[in-house]
Amino acid sequence: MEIKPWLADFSQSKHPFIVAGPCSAESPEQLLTIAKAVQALGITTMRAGVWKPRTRPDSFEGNGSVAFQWIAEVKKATAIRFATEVATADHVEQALKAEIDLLWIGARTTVNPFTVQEIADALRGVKIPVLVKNPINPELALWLGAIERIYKAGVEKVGAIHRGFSSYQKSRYRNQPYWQIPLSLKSQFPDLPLIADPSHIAGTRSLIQEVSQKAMDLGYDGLMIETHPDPDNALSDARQQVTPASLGKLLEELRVSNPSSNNVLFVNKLEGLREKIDNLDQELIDTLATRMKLVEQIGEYKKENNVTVFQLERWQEIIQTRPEWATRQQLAIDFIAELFKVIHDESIRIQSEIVNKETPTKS
Ligand SMILES: O=C(O)C(=O)C[C@]1(C(=O)O)C=C[C@@H](O)C=C1
Repeated sequence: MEIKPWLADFSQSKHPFIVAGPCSAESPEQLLTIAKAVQALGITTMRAGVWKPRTRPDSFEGNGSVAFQWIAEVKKATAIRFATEVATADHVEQALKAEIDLLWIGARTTVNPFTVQEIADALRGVKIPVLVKNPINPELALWLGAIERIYKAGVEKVGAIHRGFSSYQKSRYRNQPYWQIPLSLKSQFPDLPLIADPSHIAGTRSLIQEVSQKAMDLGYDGLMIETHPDPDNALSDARQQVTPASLGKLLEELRVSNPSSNNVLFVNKLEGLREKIDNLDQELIDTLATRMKLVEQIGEYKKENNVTVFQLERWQEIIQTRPEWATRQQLAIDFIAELFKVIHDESIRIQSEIVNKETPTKS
């Protein structure tokens, strides 16, 4: 995929690109109120769900295509642009007929390559942007595959939305961010616009500012934030929608930085510090290599003495002491614990290879 940068032309606003609006289009009045409020904040694109994929059958599933008439009226009155989710080829057809300005494919759709392909076929050659939300399961390849399907259908303005991933683990987020996944996507396709959806990651209003700031610190191109005039009484996603006033405050407080700087002093200082890091990283690698040589030696002894590779007591001692040592250096305990888990996994891999290697028989 050779992505051409398109977002700056589309967004009509300065960085970051903000898409705000209700989870669902509930009524013409609701849409008009929000359109005017977000426009007053300088926002040019509004989101509104027409069809809502819900977990349970009796939940509000969106107002369906009647909402396109309301959207048309609001577009006429305010000239704001609209973004909505499509989950079938029929949705695409209706949304295009309604002259929606930006489409996105939802997380529950991205997981299914058959559906994504049907949507891609319906989108063939469209000139409007199409953004693909990450699949609900943390799988970069699936996300990339869906983006590729849309791109191969001749949609040049493609982008990605990071809305977090489902997890069985209890967490403070509704959907785990797993930031390393969107960052891998960004490293592979630096020109692919990457938008965060803090509302779905957070799942609760109080976390939206923090998630939005993190996205900005990581160099995301924009934010999609669910906004409703009366969030508590919203028909869907009540807990995670914010009022236009809160959105205004959030945007005001957001610290937006640049990907780089031309300031000579900054560049020189950064270069000097990076050189030091290069040297330290080399030392780290040398140290790791020395450690793994010892691990190999122990592996050989274990093989000779028919002892298991995994040594529970020793491992328990390591996983307890290393984080303790780390606190003396003000290093985060979790970070050091994770690091030693990775190192230990590698020791096990190396030693398993050694003990399972066939010993050449003497002739
Ligand atoms: O102490 C050992 O027995 C080792 O083989 C070393 C080591 C390690 O990497 O530190 C590797 C595997 C064991 O489970 C415990 C520790």
